[in-house]
Parts: sequence; structure tokens; C-alpha cells
Amino acid sequence: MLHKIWRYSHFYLTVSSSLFLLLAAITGAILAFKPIQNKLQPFKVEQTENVVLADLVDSLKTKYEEVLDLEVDKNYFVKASVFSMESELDGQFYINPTNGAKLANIPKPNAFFEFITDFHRSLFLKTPGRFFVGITSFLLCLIAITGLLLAIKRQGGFILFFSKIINDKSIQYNHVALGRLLLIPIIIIAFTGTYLSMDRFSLLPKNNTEIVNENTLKNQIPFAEFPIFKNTTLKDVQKLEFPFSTDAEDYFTLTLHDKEVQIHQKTGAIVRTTVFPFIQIMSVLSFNLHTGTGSILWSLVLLISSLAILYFMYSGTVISIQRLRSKIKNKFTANQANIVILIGSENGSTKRLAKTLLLSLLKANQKVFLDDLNNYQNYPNIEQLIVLTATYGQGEPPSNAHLFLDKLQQTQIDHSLDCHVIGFGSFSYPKFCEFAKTIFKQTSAHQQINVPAEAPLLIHNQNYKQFKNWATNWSQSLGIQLDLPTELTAKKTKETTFTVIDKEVVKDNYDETFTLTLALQKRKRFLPGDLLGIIPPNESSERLYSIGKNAKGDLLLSIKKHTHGVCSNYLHQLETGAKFNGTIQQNKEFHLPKTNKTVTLIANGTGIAPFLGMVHQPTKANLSLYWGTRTHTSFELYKTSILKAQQKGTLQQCNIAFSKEVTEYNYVQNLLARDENTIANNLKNGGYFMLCGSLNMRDAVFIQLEKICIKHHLPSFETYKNNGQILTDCY
Ligand SMILES: Cc1cc2nc3c(=O)[nH]c(=O)nc-3n(C[C@H](O)[C@H](O)[C@H](O)COP(=O)(O)O)c2cc1C
Repeated sequence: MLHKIWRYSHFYLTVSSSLFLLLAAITGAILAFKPIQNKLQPFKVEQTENVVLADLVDSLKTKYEEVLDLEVDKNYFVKASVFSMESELDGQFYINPTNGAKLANIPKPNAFFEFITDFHRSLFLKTPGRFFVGITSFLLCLIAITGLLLAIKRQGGFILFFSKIINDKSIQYNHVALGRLLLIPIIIIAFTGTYLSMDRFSLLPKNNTEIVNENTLKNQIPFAEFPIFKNTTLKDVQKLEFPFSTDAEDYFTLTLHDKEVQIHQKTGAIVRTTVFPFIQIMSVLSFNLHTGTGSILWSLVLLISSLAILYFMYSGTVISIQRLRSKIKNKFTANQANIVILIGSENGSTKRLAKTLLLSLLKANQKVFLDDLNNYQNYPNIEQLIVLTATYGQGEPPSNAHLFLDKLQQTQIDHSLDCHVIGFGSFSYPKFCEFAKTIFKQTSAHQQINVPAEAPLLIHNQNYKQFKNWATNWSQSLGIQLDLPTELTAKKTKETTFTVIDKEVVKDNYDETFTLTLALQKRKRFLPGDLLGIIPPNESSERLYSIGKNAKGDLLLSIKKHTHGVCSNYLHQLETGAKFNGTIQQNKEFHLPKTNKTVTLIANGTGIAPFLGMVHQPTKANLSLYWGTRTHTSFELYKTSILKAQQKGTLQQCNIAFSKEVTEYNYVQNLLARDENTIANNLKNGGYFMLCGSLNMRDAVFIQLEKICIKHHLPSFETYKNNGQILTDCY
């Protein structure tokens, strides 16, 4: 509940302040350059801050006819206002504090920065503008605090707040990771901005403390001998005003950072001290922190933070749009529905899949109802319950699903129903799809609920292909004709025309496998590991193939002909010169890592396709290939490419397991076991493992790698999955 309040507050606060925040962040970023420009004066003075005030007063008095005041700015540049008969030495100018000599005239304020400062402070709207800016600063404080609370919740608690954020390549990752990094500077910007506005509107109580001193010093002494001047260095001085006349009642006024002192001009005695309240000292500090005055380093932090605020506004908008897009619209009520789909989703991607299923079922004239797991209730006409849920935190439910398990126990079910649980998660997390597993366990134990005997389907990275396969099988088992869309990407990738320039076919006792070398009509960049989407004629569903590249850089597909496979048969009948349309889809998560460590490529069957390209890519990595196939004959198709890569030296090692050759029958996982020492070293030294091929092969390889970790006393295999060393594209 609290989580929802923070989320809505975070959202509405940002929306309500967005325009001012945008302007403030842009102008703030520009103004961050002001301290840098200020520091770049055309003169250089060293160790100014340690000059004793008495020495400077002495030099000024001897050098100029009359001195009005001296001021020390935030960069310890010293300005003096003097009278002199020489026009060059009259007026206010920068001086060398070590000898009082004129250094430079005071440059005119930079008109551009003055203009931007004015806009940043008041949007040119004078007092009302300052008020809006003040409110915006305050809202930014609240946005930062609610953001912090959300990030704590996302990480699974305060203690885990500082633990590694898993990079799932989502915009949320950038939002949270950058937010955690820049939270403190942003809070400082927001707090100091608010403080300065309150100060400007005199909302802060200021009570000076005045101390009137007994005049203990009686003898007249030269200025340079005044104890207070001798004991003060320029680092503490803001301003020293000299007496206007020689009248004893006319004092020196010395402004320090924390107090103002009046000094008798004959005796040097302190006549009156006015101590500034803490609130006024804070105002100076707020000004310096908010503007970066005096520190180039801090002004750079302010620049980065202002740019980050702009990025947060962008990423926050994208995240909100993703969530809003996933709002549910039902046609049938909970009471009417025969099929109920319940979802556990935090960021909307599971909801999006559920909505796709809902629409297809509605199209197939099914009475279906979609809702959050939290709203679980008694459904009088239910026959099929479909649970689609993500997992968060440390294996916990998403926020729209945490009530489900309790409600399941408390709700009476009056007739039996079938239930299918599908988990969505990521291998990056130690507790992969844990919440889906928990639901599966609890529903299996329920008397009225029938669950399939096999383990629930657990899907990594929202793999649509797997989900679609499941939905197709499930609907077919119920006699429902389901027409699910071919792909779910929001952006429609443009179609490209491909021409077959070479075709090779190999047939053994088991399979017919073939490769197609393709030329693209338009030049389009692609990398091995990207996907080629093809919709066969008279079909609506798209098939995705992993893209490889041959040694010449042409696009290469490796396909197994399935007896009833519509797409594989369509591609199989294409001869050299034939053309077809398809889309190239980036698959960044399965590109060859840019590394100088080892990369172990593991595949079975046609899963070798992306690796056929990778072994020819220029790389500093040390590549070795493990490939599982049935017979020597099937190797013929890839032999030339692999041998060429070995000759070039881009592929260091090639290990092949033939599963149907009688004498040497083997599987890839056994080859890994054979090379366990190398594999263990590669894991330990941060090497990557890329897997492409069947899910069965992936599971067997995972088990083998897990065994190697245990045997070689390495951290658990999960650790390597979590830190991104294991990349998969399996189906
Ligand atoms: C902060 C955070 C924690 C996560 N924790 C887990 C986890 O423990 N186990 C898991 O399998 N996936 C975990 N995931 C991955 C999500 O479950 C996965 O990305 C899912 O597809 C998100 O679905 P949704 O967009 O519908 O919320 C986590 C993701 C995030 C951002």
C-alpha cells in the first residue's frame, strides 16, 4: 500500500513540476559553467587565503591615498576600492593581496550568464517567478525522497539498497542506478534551492546576537599592529570597510563568515561584535552549494546532476507510458468468464503478454476475464485459470500480486478447475521465477485445482516465442483456434528483401539441415546473434532465426527442415536467386562481448548459426567452440567456415560431440566435463559462456557447469549467471 502511495506521489509530483523542473534543470546545467568561467580570470595569485589581514591593510595604506574597502570573493580573489590621484589606480579593481598592487580591472559581468541566472531564479517573472521556482525546488526534494523510497523497495529493503543493481538492460535499471549515484547531489540542489527561496522571502527567522565590548585597549597603535588584523587571514574575511573619516567614532567594519566586528580605528579594540545566526551561515553555504561557487569540482557534479534530472524526466516518462499502456479493459465480467487470466506484473511486460492472450481469446469467441492476482476471488463459471507472474526483490511477488496466496487459501472454490502457472523472470536473479514456483506449489496442493504434472513453464527475459508456444499448445488442447500476433515489439521493424545467393543441403539418417546465404537488397547493419523474422506466405505468425555470417560477411541462416514445419519447408524450397521479405531484429543481449577474456561458445544443432559469424569477427577474446550434432555428415555444412576461422586464428579451439556416431557418441555437456579444468578457470577469470540451441541442451549444460563450480570450489553457478557471464539464446 505504502509502495503505491510513494509511486503515485513520485509520479504526480514530477508531472506537476515538470515544466519548471525542465527549465530549471536546463538553465542549472548551463549555470554550472559559471564558477568555471569565474575562476578563469586573466591573472593568477597563489596562497591568497593565508595572507594576514594586517599585512594587506598596511600595503594598501602605503600604496593608495585613501582606501574605502577590500573584499575577498569565493575564489580568494581580492578586490579593493581606493581613491588615488592616478586615474589608473582609482576605483575598484583586483589587487595582489601579497603587496596590494593592482592586478586587473573588474570585468563586466558576463551578460549571457546574467541572463540565464535571472531566468533560473525567477523565469523573468520577478516575485511570482521566484515563488514558482522555490516551490519547484521543494517538489524536487519530495521527488528525490519518494524516489529513494521506491528504490529501497525495489532492491528488497534498506540493507540491500547498496547491493549490486542487476543490469537487466531496461530503462528502469538506468533510472534506479543513476538515481542511486546522484541522489545526494540532487537532494542538496533541491534543499539548498528551497532554502535560498525561503531566505529570499524572509521565511527564515534571523536573530543576530550583539556583543558590546568594554574598550580595554587605550593606546593608539598603527593599523598593522591591531591584534584582530594580525590574527586574521584572508580565508576568513569577506569584507573590510575602512573608516570614512579620522573621527574616533568611525570604525573599521570587518565582516567574517560567521560575524561582523567593529574595530576602533585608533586603538584596534573590538567595539562591537554581531554574531550571525546559524540560519544566515547556512544561507551562505546553501548559496555556495547551489551555485558551485568556488569549486570547479562541485560545479561539475552540479552539471552532471542537472543533466541527470533531464534524463530522469525522460526515463520516468517512458516507464510511466509503459505502465499506462498496460491498463486492462475486460469485455466479460469475473462472473461470466470461463477462462480467467491473473497477472503479477510490476513494470507491465507480463501484463502486455497477458493482454495479447486476452485479445486472441476474445477473437476466438472465448469468455475470458483478465485481472491482477491481488483481486483473486470466487469465479462461478471458471474452467481454466491462467496465472502469469513476474518475480521481484528476492523472489517476492510484484506489488499487484502479494495478496494472492492468502486470498487463495481463504476463498472457497465450489467446483474443480484447471490451472496453468507461467513464471516470468530473469536468470540474472538468484531466485529465478521463485514466486511462480510458490504459486505452482500452493495451487498443486489445492483439492479443487488441477495442475499439469510437469513443472511450470518459467520464461527468461519475457521470451515471446516460448510464451506463444505454450499458448498455442494449451489452446489446441482445448480445441480453441488461437491466433496470436507474430511479434510484440512496439516498434515495427522495417522489412528488407533478401536474395538467396547460396544454398547447401545435408541429409543424414536423422535430419535434413541446410544453410542459406543471403544478400540484402538494402545495406543494413547486422551482427551475428541478431534475429531474422520471417512470415511464410499465407501465414500470420513470424518465425525467428538466429543470424550468422560467413567468412565473407554475408548473412547466413542455418535451418533444420521439420517434416511439418511451415517456415522451414518454405525456406527449404527456395533456390539460388529466390527473393523473400523479412525483418532484421537487433538482439544486443546475444552479441559477442567486447572483451579480451575467453568466450566459450556452446551450441547444438542449428544453434551454431550465430557462432558461425562470431568466429570470423575481429575480437581480442579467445574463442572456443563446443558443438553438439548427430553425425559427421551434418558437420559438412559448417566445416569450411570453421576450418577457415581456425586457420585465421580467430577461433582457438573447436570441440564437436556427435550424438549418433556409434563409436564416439557424445554430448556437449560431456565435453565440458572432460575440459573441466579449463572451464573452471574460464569461469573464475571472468570468461563468458554463450549458449545457443535447444532448451534441453541449455539445461544439461547448466547442470554440468554447476557441477564444475562445486567440484572446483568456485562461487555458486548462480553467481556467474548473475554477473552476466552466461548469455543464452535458446528455444
Ligand atoms: C528489482 C528487480 C528484481 C527482480 N527480481 C527477480 C527475481 O528475484 N527473480 C526473477 O526470476 N526475476 C526477477 N526480476 C526480473 C523480472 O521478474 C522480469 O524482468 C519480469 O519479466 C518483469 O515483468 P514485469 O515487467 O511484468 O514486471 C527482477 C527484476 C527487477 C527489476
